Amino acid sequence: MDNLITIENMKVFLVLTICGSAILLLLAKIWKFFRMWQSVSKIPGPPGVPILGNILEFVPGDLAQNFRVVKKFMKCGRNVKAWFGPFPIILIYDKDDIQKIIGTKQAESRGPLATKLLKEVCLNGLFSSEGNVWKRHRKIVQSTFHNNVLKNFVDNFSKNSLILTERLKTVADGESFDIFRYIGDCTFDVLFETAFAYNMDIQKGCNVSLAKNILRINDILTQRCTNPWLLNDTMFRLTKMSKEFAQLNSIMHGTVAKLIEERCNSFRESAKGKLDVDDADNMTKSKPVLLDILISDGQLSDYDIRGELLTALLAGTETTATTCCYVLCALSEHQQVQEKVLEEQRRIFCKDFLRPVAAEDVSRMVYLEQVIKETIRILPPVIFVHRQMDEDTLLHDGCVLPAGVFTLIFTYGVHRDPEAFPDPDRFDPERFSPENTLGRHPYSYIPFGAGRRICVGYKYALSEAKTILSSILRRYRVLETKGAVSAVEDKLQLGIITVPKEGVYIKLLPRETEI
Ligand code: HEM
Repeated sequence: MDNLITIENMKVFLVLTICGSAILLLLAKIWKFFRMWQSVSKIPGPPGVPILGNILEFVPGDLAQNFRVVKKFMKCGRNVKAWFGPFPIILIYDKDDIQKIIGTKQAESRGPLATKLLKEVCLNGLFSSEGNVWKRHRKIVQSTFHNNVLKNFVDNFSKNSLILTERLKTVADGESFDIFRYIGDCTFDVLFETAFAYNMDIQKGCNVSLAKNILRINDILTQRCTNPWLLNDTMFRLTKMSKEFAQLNSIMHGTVAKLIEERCNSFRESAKGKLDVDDADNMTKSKPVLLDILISDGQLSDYDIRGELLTALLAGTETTATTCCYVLCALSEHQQVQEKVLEEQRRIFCKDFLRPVAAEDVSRMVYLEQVIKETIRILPPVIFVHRQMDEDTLLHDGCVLPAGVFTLIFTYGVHRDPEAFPDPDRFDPERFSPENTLGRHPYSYIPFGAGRRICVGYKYALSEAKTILSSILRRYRVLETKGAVSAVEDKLQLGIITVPKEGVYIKLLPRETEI
C-alpha cells in the first residue's frame, strides 16, 4: 500500500513538474515576446490592422508593387518597423545606426532564416555560413580576389565583352530592346571562365539552359524571401516550385561538382605548389582562376569549394549585369554624361579606339567609375543588407532594436538621404569625384554592403562592369530616352536583386553610322 502511494505520488509529482516547466517556459517566451513587442512598438512605422499588422499591404508575387509599399514606409521615419502578423521587420535607413549595426563585430550574422534559405544552394559558402566557418572561409576566399589575381581577369572580361558587342550588332538599329539578356549571358561566361577556367560559351548559344537554371533558382529564392508563407518549409513543399527548385539545384550542383573534380585532377596531376597571391610575377605567369587558388590553398574540402563557387555564381553574375544595364539606362537619359564618358574613353584609347581593354586601362576609367557609382546609388542592384543582432542595440532616437529581430538595412533609402546626397533624386556623377567624396559618412553609401561582410567581389564587379561598358560605349551610342531612370525605378523589384522582371530597355546605334 505504502509503495502504491509512493508511485501515485511520484506520478503526480512528475506531471506537476512537467506542467510547471511547460508553463514557466511559456511564460518566459511570452515575457520575451512582450519585451520585444514593447521595444519594437516604439520604433515608428505604418499603421497596421490588429493581429495581421501590415501583411495585407503586400501583394504576393507582385515584387514591383511590394517595392513601392516599402518605399512608402520610408516616409514614417529614419528607421521603420512593419509587422508581419506577430513577426516584426525593422527597416534601417539611418547611417549612424547602420554603422552600429553592420560596423560592429557582433553584426556578422545574417540570422537563421537567411542562412537556412541559402544553404541548400550555397552550402557553407560565404552567403550562408556563420561564426567560425564564415571567418575561416572569408579569409581564404578574400585572398582569391587579390589585385594580382584580378588584373589577369581583364583579358577575359574584354574577350567576352567583344563577343557581346558582336551580338549587339543584330539589335543596334535604333529600336528599343531588352539589354539584360545580352549582358547577363556575358557575365555568366565571364564567371565560368574566371572561376572554373571553363568555356561555357553561353553567348554563342551553348549551355543556355544552365544560365536559365541559375536565373530561375535566384527567382525562386527571391519569391521565398519575399513571401512570408513560402518561408515556411512545409508550406513551400506543398508548392510546385519546391519540386522544380530541387531539380534545378541538383542539376547545378552536379555540373559544378564535375567542373571542380576535373580541375582538381588536372591541378593535382600538374603538382603545382601553393599559389602565393602576393607574388605578382608568379600570378602574372601562372594566371590562376579562382578555383586554382582555392585548391592550392588546401584548407577547404571539395564540398566547401563547391559552396564558394556556387555562391560566386549566384552573387556575381546577375548583380554585375544589372549594374551595367542600369548605367546604360542612365546614360540614355543623360546624354551629356554619355559624351563625357566617351571623351574619357577617347583619351585612354586614342587612335587605337576599338582595341580590347587592358588591365592598365581599367584604373584610368575614373569618370566611368563615378558614373557607375552614381547609378548604383540611385538604382542599387541589391536593395537590402540583412542582419540579425546578437544583442539589443540602442538606436539614434533612443529606440531599441531588440536582439534576434529580422533587420533589413534598406540600401535604396540610405542612398536617398539628403544630408549625405543633397537633392538625392538628381543623377550627378560629380558626387563621386575625389573632392566631393571627401568627408562623406562611411555608411551613407553601401551598394556593396559594409563592415566585415562587405561584398567580397566588389573590385571584380567594378573592373568587369567598366570593361563591358567601355567595350559597348566605344562601339555604340545609347539613344536618348527621356525619363528612362524613373521608368526603371518604378519597376524595381523587392527581391534579392532589383532588376525589373520585364527587363531593361534601351536603344543603340553603331557609332560609325553617326554623321
Ligand atoms: C555590382 C555587383 C555587385 C553588387 C551590387 C554586390 C552587392 C553585394 C551586397 C550588398 C552584399 C551583402 C554585403 C553585406 O551583407 O554587408 C554582397 C555580398 C557578397 N557578394 Fe557581392 N555584389 C556584386 C558583385 C559580386 C561579385 C562579382 C561577386 C563574386 C564573384 C560577389 C560575391 C559576394 C559574396 C561571396 C558575398 C557574401 C560576403 C560575405 O557574407 O562574407 N559579389 N554583395
